[in-house]
Formats: sequence, structure tokens, C-alpha cells
Amino acid sequence: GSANGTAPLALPNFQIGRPLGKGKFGRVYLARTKAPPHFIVALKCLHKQEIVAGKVEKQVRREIEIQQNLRHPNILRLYGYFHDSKRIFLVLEFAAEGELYKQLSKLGKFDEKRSSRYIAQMADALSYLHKKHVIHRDIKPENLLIGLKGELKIGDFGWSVHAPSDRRHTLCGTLDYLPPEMVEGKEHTSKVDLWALGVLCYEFIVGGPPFEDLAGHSATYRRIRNVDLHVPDSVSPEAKDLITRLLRYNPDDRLPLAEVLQHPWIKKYEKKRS
Ligand SMILES: Cn1ncc2ncnc(NCCc3cnc(NC(=O)Nc4cccc(C(F)(F)F)c4)s3)c21
Repeated sequence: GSANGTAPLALPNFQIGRPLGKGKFGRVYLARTKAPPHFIVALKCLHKQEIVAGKVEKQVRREIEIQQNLRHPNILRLYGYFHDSKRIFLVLEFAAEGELYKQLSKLGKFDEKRSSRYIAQMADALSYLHKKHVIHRDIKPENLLIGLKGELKIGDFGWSVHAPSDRRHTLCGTLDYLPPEMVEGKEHTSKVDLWALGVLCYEFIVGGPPFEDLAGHSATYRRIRNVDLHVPDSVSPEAKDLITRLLRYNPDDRLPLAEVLQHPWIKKYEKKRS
């Protein structure tokens, strides 16, 4: 029970603020609890008929079940959810600095110090996820947010699964982050996230994904399968070394997360402990 007699996680208990963004299946609003302490959250509103039409209700359920049990500073918290006749609401941690991809498109690319810190935070979050046998499977700038202290937060576990998984999904959205094994519809393991980490590192430093091919999907597929990688000379040798150790065709040849966190390019920019 609560002060006004309704369950705490219910719409009447929230004051809705400005829209924060809109995704495929619904909008996100800044919100706060009416009753003190005024807890600030991001409220994602999903429309049930769109979820049913998109045949993604299983994924939303899985996301809620997975994300509710995750506690890590670089993973956006899902505090809970509630629904009314037409909508499902996800009560999410509010990431005060907003969407990472917006900063990336505004700046064009990140300097290597900022990129290194983001990649270190990603590797930390991914090793936490993999220890819980969760593969995110959808690591890309659009799913990353930035917290109050400039820290990276992985959001949107809509495509995460318990490892290993070979469930075929109609993969929607960008192909740029898919590893060869997913492009070829093979069984995939948590090592798909290692490939995505390499793609992300390249995109942060260079400003665009490594296998993008404006000739279209099949050209991108081919470049991914052939690991047709060209790292510009503007990229430092240490950063290039990490990228090439993650973007390996064979999942078992990809640098494990523990070694990513010990890589010279990561240690070089680690926050100095005063
Ligand atoms: C923009 N913005 N600015 C600040 C800020 N702070 C927090 N959050 C923000 N935005 C919301 C980020 C999200 C986190 N988790 C999500 N989860 C989801 O959207 N799940 C989901 C939906 C529909 C269908 C499916 C599936 F699986 F069925 F496909 C899964 S969206 C913020």
C-alpha cells in the first residue's frame, strides 16, 4: 500500500514531464513520483497493440525479467513496470546526460581518452552481464545513455537473451554491429558482444562503423563476413591493436573482456586514483 492507497508502481503516482525521446515502440518521458521523496525516473510507455503486432511481447517480458535483476553502475536500472488496458510502462533510471549517439553525431567522433573510458565501462558492464549468462546482443550507440557524472549506461535490453542462444530473429535495425556468426545465422554466444565492442570502439574514434557499405545490406554483410577492416592512420597504434584483437572472424579468437580491461589503451586513460 502507499499514501494514496494505490500500488506504488501505478500511473496516478507519477507526474509526467517532458518527452525524453521516442523509440520504435513508444515514447519515453521524464517523470517523478507525486509523493515525496520525489523520485525522478524515465517512464517508457509501450503500446500493447504495437507490441502484439510486432510479436515482441516475449522479448518485453524477457527484458523485464532480465533487467530487473541487474545492478551495475554502467547498466541502466529497470526499477519495475506496470500496465493499464492499452499500455505497458517501464520505470527506468533517468540518465541525466541523455543519449550517447546524439553526442556522437554532434561531435562527429570522440577523442581517444573519452572513447577509452567508455570502452572500459562497457567492458566492465559486459563482464558483469556475461557472468550472469546474459548476452546483450544489441550493443550500438543508439542503446547507450550517459549518466549524471558522464558515465556510460547500457539501456534497452529488448534483444538480450540468456546464453547460449541460436534462436533466429528477424534482425531489424542496423546490421553494422552484427558479427559474422549472426550474419550467417549460426549459433552465437556471449562473444557476439566482444565483436560489437570492437565495432563500438572503432565508431567512437573514427565516427562511423567499420563495415558500413553505402552499396547496401549485402555489401555490408560481405564486408563483415570477410572482416574487411580498414583502420585510418589517425587512430593510435594502441587503439588499432585493441580493435583488431576484437574484430576477429572466429569468436574464440576475440580478446576476452578481462584482457580488454588490462589492454594498454585502456590502462593508459584509466581514472587516476588520487
Ligand atoms: C532518451 N533518454 N534520455 C534520458 C533517458 N534516461 C533513461 N531512459 C531513456 N530512454 C529509454 C531507454 C530505454 C531503456 N530500456 C528500454 N527498453 C525498451 O525500450 N524495451 C523495449 C521496448 C519495446 C519493445 C521491446 C522488445 F524487446 F520487445 F523489442 C523492448 S528503452 C532516456
